[in-house]
Amino acid sequence: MKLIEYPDSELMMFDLADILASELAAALRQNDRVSFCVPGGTTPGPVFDVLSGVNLDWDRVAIFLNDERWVPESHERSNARLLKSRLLTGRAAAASFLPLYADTPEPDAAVEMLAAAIEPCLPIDVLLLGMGADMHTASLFPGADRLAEALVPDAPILIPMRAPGAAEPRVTLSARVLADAMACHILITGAEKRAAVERAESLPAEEAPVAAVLSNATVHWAP
Ligand SMILES: O=C1O[C@H](COP(=O)(O)O)[C@@H](O)[C@H](O)[C@H]1O
Repeated sequence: MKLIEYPDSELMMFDLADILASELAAALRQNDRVSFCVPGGTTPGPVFDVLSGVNLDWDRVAIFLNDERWVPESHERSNARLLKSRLLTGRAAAASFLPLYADTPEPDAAVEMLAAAIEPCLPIDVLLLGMGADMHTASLFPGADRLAEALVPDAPILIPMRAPGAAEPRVTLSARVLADAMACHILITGAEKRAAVERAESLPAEEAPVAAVLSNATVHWAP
């Protein structure tokens, strides 16, 4: 993996937003439609704030999440809720958003339908991922019920996932969809996540799921 170390988080968020904007602009020069896949969670909000004001042909960009928690958008843990309030505003509101949630009690019945909307956008042009201190990325959690299925080379696009470390059922893009991205960035902060990503380099993806994407990724870290 390539690791870029920043002196502070604020600078990292600005620099990373700039890198992502440049990659999206380059992809838009080459293609009619461009896909931008982003994480939820607590870390990426400031990157979204900057990106949402960038002057791009957002109406040619399809945005979708790495993973979603199976809760409605009105729920405070919804990743879509974060996106709608921090990224899909301002100029970026012109982008199209492909949800990974449907109003069904459990995700299992909806994944095929949700994946069908994502399929034409693959491979992902620009991918931003987060990572937990337990080395999960997207909702590929260590110990998750369908992790093995999500790691194989012919995995489905989207997989329901339940894990001891996850408060609710999830859906997640599979490892091969993430690993096939044209550009891949991982955004992390703090000493614990730095140690975790370095440890993941020498572990199998079954133990450290982020390992499945590290060889193709640039990790952006600030204390
Ligand atoms: O649950 C999730 O966790 C990861 C990491 O989130 P963070 O709060 O530690 O930044 C995130 O990338 C993923 O999209 C989200 O669903």
